[in-house]
Amino acid sequence: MDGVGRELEATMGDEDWEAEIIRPHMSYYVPVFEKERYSSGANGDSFNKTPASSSEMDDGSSRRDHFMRSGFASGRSLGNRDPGESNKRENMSTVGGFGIGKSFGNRGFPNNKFEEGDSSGSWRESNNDCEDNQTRNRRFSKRGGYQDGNDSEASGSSRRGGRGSFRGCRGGFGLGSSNSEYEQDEGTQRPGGLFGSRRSALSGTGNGDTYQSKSSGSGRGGYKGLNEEVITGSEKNSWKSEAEGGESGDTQGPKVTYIPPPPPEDEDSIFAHYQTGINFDKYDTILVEVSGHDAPPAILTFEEANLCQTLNSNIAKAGYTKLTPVQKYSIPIILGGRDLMACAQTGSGKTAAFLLPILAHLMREGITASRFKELQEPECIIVAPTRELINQIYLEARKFSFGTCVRAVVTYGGTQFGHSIRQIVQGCNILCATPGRLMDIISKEKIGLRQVKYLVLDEADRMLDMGFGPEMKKLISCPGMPSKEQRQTLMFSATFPEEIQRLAGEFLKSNYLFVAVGQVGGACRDVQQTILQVGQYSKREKLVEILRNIGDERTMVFVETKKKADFIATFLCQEKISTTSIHGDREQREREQALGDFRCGKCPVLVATSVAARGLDIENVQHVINFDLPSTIDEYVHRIGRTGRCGNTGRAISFFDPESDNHLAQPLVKVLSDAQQDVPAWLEEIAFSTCVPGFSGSTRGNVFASVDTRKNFQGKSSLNTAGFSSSQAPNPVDDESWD
Ligand SMILES: Nc1ncnc2c1ncn2[C@@H]1O[C@H](COP(=O)(O)OP(=O)(O)OP(=O)(O)O)[C@@H](O)[C@H]1O
Repeated sequence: MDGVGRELEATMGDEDWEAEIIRPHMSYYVPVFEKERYSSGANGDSFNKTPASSSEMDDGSSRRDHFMRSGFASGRSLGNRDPGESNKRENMSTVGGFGIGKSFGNRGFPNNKFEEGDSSGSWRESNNDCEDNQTRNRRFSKRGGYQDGNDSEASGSSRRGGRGSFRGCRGGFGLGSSNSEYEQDEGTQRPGGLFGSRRSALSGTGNGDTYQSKSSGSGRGGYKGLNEEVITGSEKNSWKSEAEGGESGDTQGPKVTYIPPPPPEDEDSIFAHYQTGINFDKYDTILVEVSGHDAPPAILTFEEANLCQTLNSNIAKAGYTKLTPVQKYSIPIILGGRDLMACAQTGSGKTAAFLLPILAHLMREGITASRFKELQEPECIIVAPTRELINQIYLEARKFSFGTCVRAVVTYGGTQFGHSIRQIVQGCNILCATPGRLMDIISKEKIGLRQVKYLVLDEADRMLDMGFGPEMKKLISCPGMPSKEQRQTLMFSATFPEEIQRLAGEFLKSNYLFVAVGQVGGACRDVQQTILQVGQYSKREKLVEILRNIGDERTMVFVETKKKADFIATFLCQEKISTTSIHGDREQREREQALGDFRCGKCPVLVATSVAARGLDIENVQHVINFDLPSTIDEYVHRIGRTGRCGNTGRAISFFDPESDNHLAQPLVKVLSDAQQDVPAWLEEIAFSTCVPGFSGSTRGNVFASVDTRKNFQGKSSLNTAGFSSSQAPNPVDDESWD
């Protein structure tokens, strides 16, 4: 760390962090794509429609313009700050915004090529957002050369932009790293140069005026290093070593100092909710299947759950008057002490289905306030794959435990580790965490696991897949973690591929129950699905046309990569459509700001990668547009499930590009027809022509599982009655091989 970094570090002790807590509601920066902030054309920056010969990414000007407009503020203005100014960082950042800077200059990209798959590497889209752990393990080595703003967070000269480095982009697009799109348990801040640059050519040349674009010179061409992996101590910087050294480690780069603003404390905000929709009652007609032995009967009302008065009062304040099917079945199962794998359509109340019985149990057992315990030993651990989702679950836990002595705490990557610890030591009965941060906390012995009675995996299929599965396995074998016989393990998702169900056996008691509400992996029927055949070069035009028709209704636009999210968001802003974006290369602060701006309607369009595909419950999202289809049908189901929630209706429009999406034709046809949607003839034709005899769908584009997979192996399922219909799974003894 250089002198400036050290000095800044010194000025940013815990006291500063505390100070940040005290002024949490400070406006950190301007919204990401506030329409009025864009003075289009200031530098002749018209957005060039991509010629047919170029790729989706072939748009240097858009990138430049975006930087120009969206806050890669001039290195000049910020870069020369005196180190002593660090304590003004919030104010600076407020100002920084999307200041029109000179940083990226008007010089264009003379020979710029942003082409996918161009091995000469001007711009390639090799970094899928959904990076797995291997990618995560390399993330420090891949972090960006130019610091993507958030100057209050990073430390060191790189953070301060030096002279002309690309900084000050508060709220602008974070382009600097390739951290895991999913939970990035960052013990450290994005170094922005400290660990070498993926984009060194972007470094300004002194005054921030230059956005250099060389099509040669670095060996990889123009916008150098966008996909470069500059390995700088790879293993040292791996997730694992981060867990070991983490934020207190001294080799990991600048500390993450971001402390999320505390959620509002007033009762109205805590219980704020949106209305159930006209189709809420139709949930009752969905077929429910329960498999496994001795399933307790479903309950039909909240009263039957026999919850304590405070819980009932909280349920009422949350506006819940009637149980959803997954709640009817899951609540008695969990109250009965059984392990559970539950699969129900998106937006149908799975969160409350596990929170309410857990809270009821904790209350019944007479939990005492844990704030004065030396070592916090949560009774419940909830894990989810993304930061925003785990935060949402935490807010639900906080809502339902309001007025009780049960204390929920949330911790996730991208936020200050010390802050998480301070929250935990104040008492922690329910710990909501993303996996990496959880392992970090456990490895540092900040919590004990001996008291864990409930382990909840939300989005369980994602939590058990190749990305997070190994971490989950580590979690259950951590010292002190009660064995599966001694704890209750609960898994929830809208999708559960067969192979993942099989893996789940390792986590669950052999006699677990499986609840399937409707078709496992099926799409929510309240979402009207439309599939349009659109080639990649026509997508942007089509998108604008659709968004103009939509007007101000809240819309999520999904794209496949982080970089494309930047491009499309920039493009839409240039089209004067107020847009913000969320993806894994953005700072946590920016991600939260983006979500906030979208939630409140300030930016009615949110361009997102799959980081926002699962679980997010945002009021009034009327449309989902799959600008790019995802690679699997399950992901499609989750994405379109951001609309049409809780009985409300929604619309999903997906661009199907026959060049790249044919593998999805068959599962799409199935999802559409199962959800009673129109299936376009052309899609059926493609599905038919790409149909592989005996296709079982276990790879990309897999067809979802239709049942509890135990039945496939045991072949002896039967039905029991639990309200609608149900089935009985094999004798648990037969399932021993799962253990
Ligand atoms: N019984 C109920 N009555 C009214 N509203 C409910 C009820 N249960 C849940 N909700 C509301 O429905 C919305 C969706 O719930 P939730 O987020 O738990 O869905 P989910 O099934 O977990 O969705 P996803 O699969 O997308 O994660 C939330 O706003 C929640 O507060």
